[in-house]
Amino acid sequence: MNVKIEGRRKIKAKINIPPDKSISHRSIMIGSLARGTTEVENFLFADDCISTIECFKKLGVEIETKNGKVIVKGKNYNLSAPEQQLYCGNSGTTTRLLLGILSTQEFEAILDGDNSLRKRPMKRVTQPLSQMGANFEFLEREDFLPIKVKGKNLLKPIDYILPVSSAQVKSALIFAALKAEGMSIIKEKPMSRNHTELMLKSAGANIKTSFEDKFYKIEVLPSSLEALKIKVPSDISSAAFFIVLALICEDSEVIVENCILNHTRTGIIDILKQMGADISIEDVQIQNGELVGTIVAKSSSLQGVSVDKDDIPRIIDEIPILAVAAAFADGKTIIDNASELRVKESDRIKTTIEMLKSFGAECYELENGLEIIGSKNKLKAGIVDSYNDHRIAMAGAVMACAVEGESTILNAECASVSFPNFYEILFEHSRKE
Ligand SMILES: O=C(O)C1=C[C@@H](OP(=O)(O)O)[C@@H](O)[C@H](O)C1
Ligand SMILES: C=C(OP(=O)(O)O)C(=O)O
Repeated sequence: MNVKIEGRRKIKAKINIPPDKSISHRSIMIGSLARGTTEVENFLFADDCISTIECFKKLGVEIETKNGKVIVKGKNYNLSAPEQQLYCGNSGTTTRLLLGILSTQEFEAILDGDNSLRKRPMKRVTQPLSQMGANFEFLEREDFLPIKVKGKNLLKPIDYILPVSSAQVKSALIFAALKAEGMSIIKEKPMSRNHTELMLKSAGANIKTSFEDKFYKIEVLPSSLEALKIKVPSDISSAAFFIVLALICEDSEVIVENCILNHTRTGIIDILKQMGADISIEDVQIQNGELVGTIVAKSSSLQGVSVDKDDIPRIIDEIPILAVAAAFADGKTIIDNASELRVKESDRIKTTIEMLKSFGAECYELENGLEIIGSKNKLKAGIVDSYNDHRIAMAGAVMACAVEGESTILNAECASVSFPNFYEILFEHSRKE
């Protein structure tokens, strides 16, 4: 599906942003591994999280939707051997966290995914999980899906420093460590999103987190998990598209309520504010151990920024939309130390640069990042190839709304990976002058 967007739009609206993808995945996983019945309110029914549900159903977990809530009948870490392969679609989170969980199960399972997921590295999880005693076989190419996994009921504990900050690697190891013979210690720097740790603590897991010599340290003891009642807040990674839309369009304002404000996720707000964005945060409260609140963003004149390397994990999924904001700013923006972008749904350094260039922006590919020279007055309508990457499609659509003329987003339907009604909301709330 290609989407055509007439530019020079304005937006003034309260937007109902979909539920958080990371928390939705984890609610199904932790619910499946707990004792008792977990209830998830406001679950994200987007392609990636549906892949997680389908995989856990194949592992013998009863999951159904009742009165809008997802009900998960926990198996207390006793999953069943799947009769078919576990298809993870486009979702790195589903794959890597599942590899950790399946490391604790004695049966064999095969994981596979779509063409994009088959290009994403998996040794980052299989290598430390092998150290704990799980077995993996790459069925086609070393490091990539499809992978056969056979776990062990009792794994060896691990003492491990993550070579790259990654919530997916960290979470896979924590899920395995909950079934190890003793205490595991996992360290990372800088800290990545900590939803797994927070949700597992609420489920009664024996997990201690602290900071030691600038490292974030997690100590995990073998534990069983209790069922939870979870309400999923709105996803700041999805909200970011509408926040930037309000900032770069004239006479615009967007309000997002009940949005996740966990510090490991709010880098986009902090960096946009450093750029001069008019953003305020209201009604902050704690919900299921997570900070949530309201974000208000208004049209702003932005300045270029040099992003601190420690902030990269806090904005990892928002870099394509941050780059759009940078193209509308005055001056230069540098986003470096972001080599992880090369192994996302697309090579997001290349695809973000190509997206910006299709609108006439001045920008350069760095070895591990992007340099963008603000060029608001030169920008014009363009044709954007999404490369089937949801975040590139949506970032391109936002940019198209702000420039003069009619732009086209090719293969725009991939937005459904994280934000199924993105275009409906965009066209309902943004208006041509
Ligand atoms: O754990 C998670 O829910 C996620 C972790 C991040 O990946 P990495 O762990 O590879 O950085 C992020 O890019 C992804 O969208 C979601
Ligand atoms: C990288 C992403 O997700 P995942 O790794 O789960 O595919 C994303 O949503 O931008």
